[in-house]
Amino acid sequence: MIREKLGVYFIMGSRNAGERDPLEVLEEALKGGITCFQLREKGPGAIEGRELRAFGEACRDLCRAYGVPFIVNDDVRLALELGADGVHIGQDDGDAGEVRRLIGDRILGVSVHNLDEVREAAAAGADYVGIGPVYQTTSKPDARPVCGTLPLREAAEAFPELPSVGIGGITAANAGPVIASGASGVSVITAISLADDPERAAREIRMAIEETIRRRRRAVT
Ligand SMILES: Cc1ncc(COP(=O)(O)OP(=O)(O)O)c(N)n1
Ligand SMILES: Cc1nc(C(=O)O)sc1CCOP(=O)(O)O
Ligand SMILES: [Mg+2]
Repeated sequence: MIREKLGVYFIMGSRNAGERDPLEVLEEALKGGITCFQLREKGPGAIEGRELRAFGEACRDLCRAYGVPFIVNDDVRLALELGADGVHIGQDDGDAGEVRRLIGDRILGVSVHNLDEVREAAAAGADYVGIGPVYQTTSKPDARPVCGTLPLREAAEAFPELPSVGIGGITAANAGPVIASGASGVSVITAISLADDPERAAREIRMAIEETIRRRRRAVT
């Protein structure tokens, strides 16, 4: 079930790790307990072609070694070439139904911003939706205005079968309310990729969401 794999959903490209080797950062994040990984190669200095494929293969192999799903952002062809476990697309990245046909039963994630888009994503066969930016982010210059946690709550109430993740500015300190709103996980770039200790950062985010889940269970019983 993809829902269980969304808890700590780390996203990174070759340029998101500052001065550090991004593959070392990814391996530390895997040791810290990330549950899903997305290769998102964007922004100044983004690599492409053979270099990107080689980087993608190395990310894929690390994810495989730790039993963590490897998702590719935006690029269906690259995802298929790399034998990725799935693809994540946004509203401007093509038709979700067409991507579903191209990728078969691989994981399909779709970015959404309102209930109409959630409904469309579900109808197109999305396995999960990404909703954000929940908090202020510096990682996506073209991000929409901050939406807070309300859209996550609305999506979880209206479409309980469709898992969601919150994204944008999420850290160990503010992950709790995202999960409390009904999201199955948190998607994170900076709080892990630029952490002094990515392994510890991933572990702390995981602990924060597990604590929220425990509290929710206690409140229900
Ligand atoms: C899990 C997750 N959620 C949302 C996004 C954002 O996708 P998109 O709006 O297509 O923006 P880019 O990431 O392509 O810049 C995501 N990548 N992952
Ligand atoms: C890739 C992405 N998508 C967003 C959205 O709102 O759809 S926000 C975002 C960037 C998330 O990075 P950070 O954890 O560093 O804030
Ligand atoms: Mg996109």
